[in-house]
Amino acid sequence: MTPDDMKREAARAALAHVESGMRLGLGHGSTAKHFVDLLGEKVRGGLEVVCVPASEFTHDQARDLGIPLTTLDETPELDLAVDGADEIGPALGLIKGGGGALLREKIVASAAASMLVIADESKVVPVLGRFPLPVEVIPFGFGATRAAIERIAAKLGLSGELRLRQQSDGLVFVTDGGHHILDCHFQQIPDPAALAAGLSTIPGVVEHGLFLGLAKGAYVAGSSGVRFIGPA
Ligand SMILES: O=C(CO)[C@H](O)[C@H](O)COP(=O)(O)O
Repeated sequence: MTPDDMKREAARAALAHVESGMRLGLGHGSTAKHFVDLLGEKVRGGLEVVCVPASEFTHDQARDLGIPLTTLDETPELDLAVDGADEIGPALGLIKGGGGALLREKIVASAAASMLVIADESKVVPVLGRFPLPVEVIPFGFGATRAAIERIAAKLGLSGELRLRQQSDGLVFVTDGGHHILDCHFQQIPDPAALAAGLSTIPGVVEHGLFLGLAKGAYVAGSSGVRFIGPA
């Protein structure tokens, strides 16, 4: 099985939680894309759901598949959000935002009664932080915001490069919300809750990719099948 096959199998396992009548949040990324593809097949087969996509990409994919869409303005409460992750750590703490959609993903996941993560086995880690933590920042005051993140990190004993995300053409990456992303190469984040609390005090930080206490479970696919990680 290729890593992509594994992602599809994890997505398929999460699909078993979807019932007619549900209001769903759809994430972003290559694993979430599989979930949306599989959901599209079910919708064509008669499943009735309404969905809020967490990115413009997912919106267009779902629309093209004929999946009924809504917004959090029309439908502020969702039953279930399904999304990928860059890392799955202890207590289902996550790093997300590798695909640049962390702000909308967190808004959608927070609006849902339950969030399920879908991933291949490579995403499971004993300590968060090997994947650079994406922090979404307002372009205004960028230098001051960056310095503030460094100060918060240093207080927690964290160091490492803070890299402004760029596209493959060298232009600065801009999120769906019009913000930039600083990828923080901390290597290890032993106390994610303390870092999350610190980052939330910085005015120029819109949101960060630490998803703590949001996921209720994760379907993780490896070469020997799919396993479920539940709450500790
Ligand atoms: O957080 C995300 C996007 O912002 C993605 O869920 C995360 O990057 C995982 O992506 P993939 O499923 O492609 O490995």
